[in-house]
Amino acid sequence: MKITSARVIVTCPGRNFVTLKIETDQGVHGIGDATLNGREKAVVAYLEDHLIPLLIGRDAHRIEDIWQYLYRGAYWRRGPVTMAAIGAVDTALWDIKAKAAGMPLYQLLGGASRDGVLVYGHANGADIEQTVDEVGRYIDMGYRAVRAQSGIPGVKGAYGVGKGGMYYEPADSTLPEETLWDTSRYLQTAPKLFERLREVHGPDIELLHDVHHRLSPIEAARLGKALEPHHLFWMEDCTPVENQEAFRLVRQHTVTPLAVGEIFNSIHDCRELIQNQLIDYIRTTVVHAGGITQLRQIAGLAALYQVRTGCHGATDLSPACMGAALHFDLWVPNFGIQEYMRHTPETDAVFPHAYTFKDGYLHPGDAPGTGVDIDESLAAKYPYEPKQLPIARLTDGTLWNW
Ligand SMILES: O=C(O)C(=O)C[C@H](O)[C@H](O)CO
Ligand SMILES: [Mg+2]
Repeated sequence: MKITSARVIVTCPGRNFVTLKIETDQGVHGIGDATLNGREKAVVAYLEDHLIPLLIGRDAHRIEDIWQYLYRGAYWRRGPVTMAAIGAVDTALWDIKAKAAGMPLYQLLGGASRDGVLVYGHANGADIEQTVDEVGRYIDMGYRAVRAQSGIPGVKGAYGVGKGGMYYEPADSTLPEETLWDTSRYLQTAPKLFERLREVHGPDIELLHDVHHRLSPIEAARLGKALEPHHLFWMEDCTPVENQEAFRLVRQHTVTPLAVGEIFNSIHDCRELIQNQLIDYIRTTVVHAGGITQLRQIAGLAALYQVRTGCHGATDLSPACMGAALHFDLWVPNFGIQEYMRHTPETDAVFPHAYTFKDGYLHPGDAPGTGVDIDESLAAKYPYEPKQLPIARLTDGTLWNW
């Protein structure tokens, strides 16, 4: 089955998405997500100028060979732009292979290991009581796991606090929005939030929290200890992870489970964390980690060390990524949880999909392939809009980690 064409579709139904569509001489096509929030055009150029010319005429069935060809063939390895582009090609090819086989992708991967994919939603509030109410709203919608983020007194634009209900979107202006960060106030607020959440919602709901790379290792250790009585499912990105060794210090001090990896793009980014059992959940996902092909390897490595998966699933990852991730999740033996931040109705209309939510679980559906497609004429109605992620500064003006 020969690849006859490949093109990049950029659309902005409220936020930007980059999608690669590959077509074959047998009339089967596949799509893959290539969205890199705030840096979308770099991936578009990488695909259009450097990868697509290499794909035309190749056998679409040779997924592994094409992956190696694009990865090794570039000489310059890894990096978010390269790996998002390779991830899009890989996802589209798995979509094609599964459609050609007449099977949902999870069947090709090895079949379902569970009945549904446990997901967590995002509850955000301007203060603790609003967040407590929001968590209640998610419980009422059927969620069994909820990530909770609350505003912090005196901290403008604290991470995770949306500007409007269900569809939180941090990338929203042509220049980065400037937010504030105050570690001391955050460390006073976060434990109180979870104490109150347990008081109101009891012990059964799974609670998660994202520190979003803001703390030093010793501060992260302090927070992990303070959260222990509230039994979090995980504490995410508690300290920047360029230095994987930093997690040893956190680990030595706390039994709060640790999750890392949404900004990783290579198995080598997570190798030390996994092999030294410094984390409990690995958050790499399809689009940013080179597609299903590399994600399978990461999960295989993680399984050896009882590290489980917890794929990133914010709204900047398109339904094409979510669909593929759900097939992976349904199959992967060492599954932990899947993040599920809902897309807007406009985005859902551009990407018709087979996946469905029920009682706290998503299911990828049984349509052949990933079960996600793109409505190109609708997509064309939403042209690209330049948007940037925010930045954060400390109270004295020092640039910090957003
Ligand atoms: O969903 C999460 O856990 C995030 O941290 C969301 C990120 O801020 C978002 O994907 C950045 O583009
Ligand atoms: Mg995160």
